[in-house]
Amino acid sequence: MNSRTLKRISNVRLKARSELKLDEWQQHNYYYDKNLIGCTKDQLERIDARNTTREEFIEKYERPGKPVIIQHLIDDWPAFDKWTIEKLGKKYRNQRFKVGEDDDGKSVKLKMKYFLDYALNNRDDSPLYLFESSFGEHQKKKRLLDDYDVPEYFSEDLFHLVGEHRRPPYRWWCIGPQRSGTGIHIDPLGTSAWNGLISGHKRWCIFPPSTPRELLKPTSADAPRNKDEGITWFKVIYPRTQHHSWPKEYSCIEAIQHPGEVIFVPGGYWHVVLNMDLTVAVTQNFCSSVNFPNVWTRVIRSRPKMSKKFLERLKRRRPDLARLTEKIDINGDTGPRSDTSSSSSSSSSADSSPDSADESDTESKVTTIHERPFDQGDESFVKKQRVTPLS
Ligand SMILES: O=C(O)CCC(=O)C(=O)O
Ligand SMILES: [Fe+2]
Repeated sequence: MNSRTLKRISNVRLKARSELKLDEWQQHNYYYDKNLIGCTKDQLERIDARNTTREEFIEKYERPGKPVIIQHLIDDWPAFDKWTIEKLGKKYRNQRFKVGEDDDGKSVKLKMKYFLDYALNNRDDSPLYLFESSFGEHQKKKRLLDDYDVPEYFSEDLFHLVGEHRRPPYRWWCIGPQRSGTGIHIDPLGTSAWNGLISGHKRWCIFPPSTPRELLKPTSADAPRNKDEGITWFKVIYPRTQHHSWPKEYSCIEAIQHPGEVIFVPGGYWHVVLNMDLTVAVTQNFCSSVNFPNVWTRVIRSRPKMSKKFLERLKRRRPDLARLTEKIDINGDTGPRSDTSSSSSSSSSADSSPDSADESDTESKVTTIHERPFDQGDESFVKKQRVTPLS
């Protein structure tokens, strides 16, 4: 790493993970542990978008809530040509992207030129992860939007109805150095997600919504100061999932996502991700008419102000769904809520939501939701980055 990069990185490391001293970023020597990223276990079903219609996808995967990898869905994205490390380094050289959050929930940002130098040359156990959700509102960074399209399988986007400034964060652009990742979490507000990988490889473990959090979450005793890191999960929890005593009904669904593949993660599923090499990806969370009942109960609970606006707009544009809300028992158990306690991904941004005053303390992830995982509060939209949210 260039000395100027090193200086910037030291500052950022201290802000983004104040619990670690500078000499603790490499204490576990995971850089030398090639087992973690050498895994090839991959059991997730694949479908080919060239012979699967949108209706078939919805009936066979979205409605039953089945994770799947879709091939050839994004073959025509300009991103495959535009998002090489070399071209990104030129086009966005001096733009600052979010790589974490400080203790006050404020975004920690770094210029692209420094981040790429770091991404290619660091030996950190769990490296910083560029996870940016607000690129669409930025004059220069919004050019990223020209390079991809929401695939037609996921084109229904009901949160769009509440307005761009009011909706929770919903899209993240991500560059993940080898060994970076997102800790175990459930995406916020009952939303489902798709993740399109442009380059590199991502190792995923996915668990059914009914899996007890106590089984899946590393504790501080398991991993002092590192419990929310994706790589920690693979070190500490993954081996337990392979033991014969691990309950069959909570079996781990493992996958290696390759460039060009899109993974579909239905709402409510636990998931954890490790970048096996340098990855470039884009991910979006969505509310569709299929997951609407689950999302609605969560929106009511954790975004009351937004829920009013949402209902008002649904009455005009989707009267069928507005009527459905009268039948949904918002106190009923509609499955697991978003994860509430971790963080560890690296993607999100700390966009704070205009409705954040509505959120309970535990849901403060909204400010962090997708910034990296969503862990934090129950329904916040934290999606990535230290756990960031989506909303
Ligand atoms: O790191 C990743 O690619 C996964 C991110 C993720 O699961 C999320 O943003 O909710
Ligand atoms: Fe997620």
